[in-house]
Amino acid sequence: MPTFVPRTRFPHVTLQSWFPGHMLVGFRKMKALLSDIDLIIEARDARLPISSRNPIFEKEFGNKERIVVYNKRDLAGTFSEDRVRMLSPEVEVIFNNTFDRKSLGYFLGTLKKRALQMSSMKVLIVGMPNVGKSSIINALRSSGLQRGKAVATGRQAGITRKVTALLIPLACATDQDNADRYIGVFIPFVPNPETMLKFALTGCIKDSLYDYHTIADYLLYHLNLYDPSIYMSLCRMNEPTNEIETVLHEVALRTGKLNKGGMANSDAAAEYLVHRYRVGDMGKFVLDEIDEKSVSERLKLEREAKSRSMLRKEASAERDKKREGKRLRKLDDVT
Ligand SMILES: Nc1nc2c(ncn2[C@@H]2O[C@H](COP(=O)(O)OP(=O)(O)OP(=O)(O)O)[C@@H](O)[C@H]2O)c(=O)[nH]1
Repeated sequence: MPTFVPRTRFPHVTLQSWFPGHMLVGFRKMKALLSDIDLIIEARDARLPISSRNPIFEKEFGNKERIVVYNKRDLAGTFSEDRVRMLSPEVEVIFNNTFDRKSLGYFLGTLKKRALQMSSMKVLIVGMPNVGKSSIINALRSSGLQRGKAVATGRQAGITRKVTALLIPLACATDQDNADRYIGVFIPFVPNPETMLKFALTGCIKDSLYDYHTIADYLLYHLNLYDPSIYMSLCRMNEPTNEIETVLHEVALRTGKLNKGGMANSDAAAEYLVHRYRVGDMGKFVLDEIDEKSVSERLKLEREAKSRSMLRKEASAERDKKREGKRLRKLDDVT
């Protein structure tokens, strides 16, 4: 019997773009708020330690006091936290599971320590869609203030739409409890189509952008590299496979996802697999490569994106200057 060889590259998919206007508006609003902010909590996804970074964010907000929180740590399995910390040596990095008391206690403790070092503590919590911003705020409120939910949360990406002011318990040693905190979403950085698939699999973009077959196939690609036994035992298969249709057929039969005539419903099976992955039932592992080569390639892309954004800014400043010159010349002509 031939030995199974997992795919080492996922076939090319068309890059779908999804950056609703509210994110751009939110980004501008965050920039406008910046002078008023003492600390930024940047939420990233622990399953995407590299893909949830955003060079444009670093460029615009990077010189503010900041804590990076890799949320959903419970879904990311075993990986070197030190290696991930080394990616952002200039900031404090913590790993968090919002539903774990101990993890949350550590997070709250870190914030309180920061609060003690500051004269005021206006906080902006930012991150890409569905990373857990609202859950973090609600959890911090309930563990620190015994207050109820302040922000709606949900499994679908895109619930946080506005930059909103909120109350969370940070500065317990001062009278800052009534100060405003803010929450905002920022646009994810997508240097290639595979990054978008990672966002689709983890639920950071709207599900309708890719069909569930493609997302489930991308999951299969990772499972074959990580541990095929996860789906093999669910499907009662003896051999791993690179064929998503085979897996979906078996999943549909085993879970009763059948069409009227008793035929396997592979669409429903694909959706089922993706949702089970998102809650940690199809293996817990990091989707990004964090080896030296992948990291240095990614850092190169980030530098290029930063300089492109810088060039765009310079071009726009140049245009503004020309327009202003033209306006002044016109005024001179009139007077
Ligand atoms: N397993 C796990 N799930 C989490 C964690 N934090 C949040 N979630 C779940 O992730 C989903 C998204 O959480 P939200 O708090 O709504 O995320 P958000 O960043 O505010 O999302 P948007 O409104 O889309 O910007 C919800 O189903 C949460 O229950 C975590 O640490 N671990």
